[in-house]
Amino acid sequence: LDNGLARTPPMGWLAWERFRCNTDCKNDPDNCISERLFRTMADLVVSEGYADVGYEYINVDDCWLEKERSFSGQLVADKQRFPSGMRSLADYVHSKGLKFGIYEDFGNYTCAGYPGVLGYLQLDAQTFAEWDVDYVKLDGCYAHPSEMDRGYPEFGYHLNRTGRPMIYSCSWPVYQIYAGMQPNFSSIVEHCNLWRNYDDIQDSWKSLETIFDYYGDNQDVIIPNAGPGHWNDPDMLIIGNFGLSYEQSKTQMALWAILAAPLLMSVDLRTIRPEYKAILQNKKIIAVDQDPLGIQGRRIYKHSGIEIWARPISPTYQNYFSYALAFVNRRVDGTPSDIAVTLQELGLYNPGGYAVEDLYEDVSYGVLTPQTKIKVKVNPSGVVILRADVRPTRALAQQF
Ligand SMILES: OC[C@@H]1[C@H](O)[C@H](O)[C@@H](O)CN1C(=S)Nc1ccc(F)cc1
Repeated sequence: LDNGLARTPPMGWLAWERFRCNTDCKNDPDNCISERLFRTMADLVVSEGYADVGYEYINVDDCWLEKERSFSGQLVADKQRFPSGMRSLADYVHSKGLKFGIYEDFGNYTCAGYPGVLGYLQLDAQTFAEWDVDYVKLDGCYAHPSEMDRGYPEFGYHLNRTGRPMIYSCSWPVYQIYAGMQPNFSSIVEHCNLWRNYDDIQDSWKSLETIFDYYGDNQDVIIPNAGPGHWNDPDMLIIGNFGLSYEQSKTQMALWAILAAPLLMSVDLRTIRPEYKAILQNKKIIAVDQDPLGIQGRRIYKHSGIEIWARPISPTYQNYFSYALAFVNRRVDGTPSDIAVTLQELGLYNPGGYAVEDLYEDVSYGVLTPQTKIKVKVNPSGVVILRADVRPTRALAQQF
C-alpha cells in the first residue's frame, strides 16, 4: 500500500502469541489483556533499549473490547480492563515516543467472539483515527473469504479517508488460502502494508519450521509481492517465550531478517532472559531486516537437513548486490554440521570480492573472492548468518 508508511518492515511488540485472550484480571492481573499490560510493555520497550534499536509499535490484538457496541454503534474498550479508554492508552504510548496499534476483524465477530467491523466499516475507521491509532490489524474470522476482495480494500479506503496515517495489516490472503482460493496478490499489495500468508505462529520449533518451510516452498509466488510499503508477514517473533531453545531463537531472528519480515515481538519483556533479549536487540541482524532495498530473500539450498538462505541487500556496486547468508541446520543428529561452500556457488560473482562477517559472533572472514571456500559449523536447529558486503573490483581500486 503506497501510503508512505512501512517503507521497511514494521518493528514493535504485539500481545497475541504470549498473552492470547487472557481476560481474567481478577485472578491474573499481571498478565490479562489490560491497559496496565500495554503501558508496562511500552515502558520496557523504551527503558530496556528496544526502542533504541528500532522497535516502535505497541500493538493490541484480540479481546480488548466490550461484547457490545455503544448506543451510537461505536466500538468500546472493555470498561474493567481498559478503564481509561483506547485514546488514553494511545496517548500514553505516544508520550513514550512509540506508536500504537489496534486489532479488528472483517467479519461479524473477531476470532475470539468480540464485535467485528461488518456493518460499521466507516464508523470503526473513524473511531480508530479519533483514538490516534497508528496501525490497524484486520483479521478475517467469521467472514466469507469471497467477500474479502471487496471488504479489505473498502476498510482501507475508510482508513485513508480519515486523513490519519495508519499502517494497514491484512489477514486477507491466509483466509482465502484456507478456503482453497487463489488470492489476488496485486490487489493485496495495492491495498495493504503487510499481510499474513500462513498459519498463526505457536510457541514451538515445530510451528516455526512449518512457517519457514511454507515460505521456502512457495517463495516464487511470495517473494515478488514484497517491497517497501508492502510486506509478507510470517507472524510474530516468539523469541524469549517457552518453546524455542537458544539456538532455535537465533534461527527465527536470522530467517525473519532474510524474509524481510515485520519484527513484532510477542514476549513478556518483564521476564525475558538476557541472552534472548540480546538476540532481539542484535543491530546487525535488524539492519538486514530493515535494509532499504526491501528485497525479500530466498532459500537457495535445501538438502539432507542443511538449508542456505540468501537475501540481496545494500550496498550495491555496479550490478552486484551485497548479501545476507543464513546457514540453517535442521538435523538433530547431535553434532554441529560443517558446511563448506564458495561465494560463487551461492551466486556471489563480484570479481572485487566481498567483506564477510558473522552477524551473531564477533568474527570477520576478511575480504573473500568468489572462489574462496567458506566453512561454517552450524549447531543442530541453529543457524550461522553472515553478511557479505560487495567490494569494488580491484582494477578500479588500483586507479586510486
Ligand atoms: O483471535 C485473534 C488471533 C490472532 O490475532 C491471530 O494472529 C489471528 O491470526 C487470528 N487469531 C486466532 S486465535 N485465530 C484463530 C485460530 C484458530 C482457530 F481455530 C480460530 C481462530
